[in-house]
Amino acid sequence: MDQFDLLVVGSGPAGRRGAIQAAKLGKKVLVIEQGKRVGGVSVHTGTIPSKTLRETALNLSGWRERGFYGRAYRVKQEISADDLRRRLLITLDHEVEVLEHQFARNRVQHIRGKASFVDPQTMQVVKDDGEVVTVSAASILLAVGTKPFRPDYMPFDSKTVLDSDELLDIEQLPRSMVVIGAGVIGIEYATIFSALDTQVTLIDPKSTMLDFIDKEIVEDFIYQLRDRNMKLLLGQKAEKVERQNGKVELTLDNGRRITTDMVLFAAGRMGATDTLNLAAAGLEADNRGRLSVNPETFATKVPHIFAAGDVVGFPSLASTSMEQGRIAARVAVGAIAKEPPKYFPYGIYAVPEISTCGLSEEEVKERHIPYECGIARFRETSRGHIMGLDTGLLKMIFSLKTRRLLGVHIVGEGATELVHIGQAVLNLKGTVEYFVENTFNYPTLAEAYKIAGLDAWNRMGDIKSEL
Ligand SMILES: Cc1cc2nc3c(=O)[nH]c(=O)nc-3n(C[C@H](O)[C@H](O)[C@H](O)COP(=O)(O)OP(=O)(O)OC[C@H]3O[C@@H](n4cnc5c(N)ncnc54)[C@H](O)[C@@H]3O)c2cc1C
Ligand SMILES: NC(=O)c1ccc[n+]([C@@H]2O[C@H](COP(=O)([O-])OP(=O)(O)OC[C@H]3O[C@@H](n4cnc5c(N)ncnc54)[C@H](O)[C@@H]3O)[C@@H](O)[C@H]2O)c1
Repeated sequence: MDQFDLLVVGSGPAGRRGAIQAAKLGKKVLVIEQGKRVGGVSVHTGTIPSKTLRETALNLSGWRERGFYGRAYRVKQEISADDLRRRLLITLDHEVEVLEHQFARNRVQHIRGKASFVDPQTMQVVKDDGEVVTVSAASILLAVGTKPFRPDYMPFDSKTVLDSDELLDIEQLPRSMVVIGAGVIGIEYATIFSALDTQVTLIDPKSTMLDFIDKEIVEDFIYQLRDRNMKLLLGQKAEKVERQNGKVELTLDNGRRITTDMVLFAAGRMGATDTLNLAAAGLEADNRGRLSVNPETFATKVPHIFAAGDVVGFPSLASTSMEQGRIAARVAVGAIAKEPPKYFPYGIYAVPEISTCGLSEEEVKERHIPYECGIARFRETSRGHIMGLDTGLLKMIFSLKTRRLLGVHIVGEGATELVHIGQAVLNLKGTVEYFVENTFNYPTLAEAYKIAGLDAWNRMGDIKSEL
């Protein structure tokens, strides 16, 4: 039986960062991955495919140019599912190649197969051909991620009723689509398909959506979706979903009936822990398959077993999973690990993008912090004129007492990149003066920071009179 310093189950963002970190510290590391290729959900069915699909959809549809040339403008008149897939395959190949090279040059070993516990220190790996290999290690990192929630009442057939993993293999673009679940996955895909001219209806039993995002930003976003004719049925539930002659018929709880070409069911994900035989390691998962860990060290209740990434729950992002995996691996091999800064960005790659970092206006109010907001619209910036943008909003919230930036919230083109300026100022404890006193490249969308900073500063008064 082979003995390792660290066994890592799963090669997604948490697993791969953890494995490379431990290898960099001179440890003998084995990654066990059941998928055909390394990379996890992030590379094969989640982050990278959905973002590549978005990019292809925006490029081929000419979406970014419609501000100038009108809503009827198209770069390619007939966009097929193959057009979308072609770029996806190239991108995924490149991602896997980079990852395999990283493993090779850091001497991280990897084996393909399904891992499960034999005892707290030992795992067995069942390979595709049925061969069983047993491995053990001083520490184990579970980075097994999640899989789509697929309730029995949904008539999945991977063609007309699908989950988000299956959506990448569709043979043709639907003319109409119902997305069930207005979470991040549902919203991203609903808006991408809407940009491709699919008639999209988004349904969620909750009457609000994106509750963790600043309300003003969500309202602006919803306005833009409705403006382009997307149907949002919030506070409504699909009670019956039936396949009928190649179409899908939905009956909602209010009696309304909808017939559509395709249904995407995106109502959350479950931790992929059901086949790990957790009991043999003295562990158990919650009802969503998730593991609980110490939030600072990512150790489970069994001290040498760690868990990181989506399997530990919120925030379930590739970006945060990587950091969790790195911290867990450092603690696992006895190295010092520092907690990450408090505020991390959240990026929603919908059309339009949303990105946010820090406190929302609602959270600031809840904490009774006296505050002022500064707002800039992209159409006020010269770069916005050049790009033909008539939408896009950047909002910053400042403390009236300390003048520090408390939160930055953006909806519009480039939001997921722009947010990092605000994130840096926030985590370095910067004040409104940063935006007022610093020079920004011109013409850029980043100039919106200057405009929003001045907007707040004009109402906050000069620093000398305040302090
Ligand atoms: C459609 C979609 C879009 C997303 N977009 C974004 C985004 O834009 N930005 C962002 O930050 N995040 C995004 N996410 C979330 C992101 O993909 C996840 O946060 C991230 O993949 C989690 O990484 P992880 O390492 O925890 O696990 P995963 O990436 O889920 O990988 C886990 C791996 O473990 C393997 N595994 C599981 N069980 C076993 C076993 N028993 N034996 C061996 N191997 C096993 C699986 O095969 C899988 O490869 C998106 C997710 C989805 C679904
Ligand atoms: N850009 C990004 O960072 C990004 C993109 C996609 C996914 N993700 C991550 O992936 C995770 C999963 O995303 P998600 O959107 O699937 O889940 P979610 O939990 O965020 O949203 C699920 C939605 O489905 C609804 N819902 C729940 N049960 C339902 C049911 N039975 N019928 C109908 N609707 C129901 C909920 O009200 C909710 O609005 C998230 O935690 C997210 O962080 C991140």
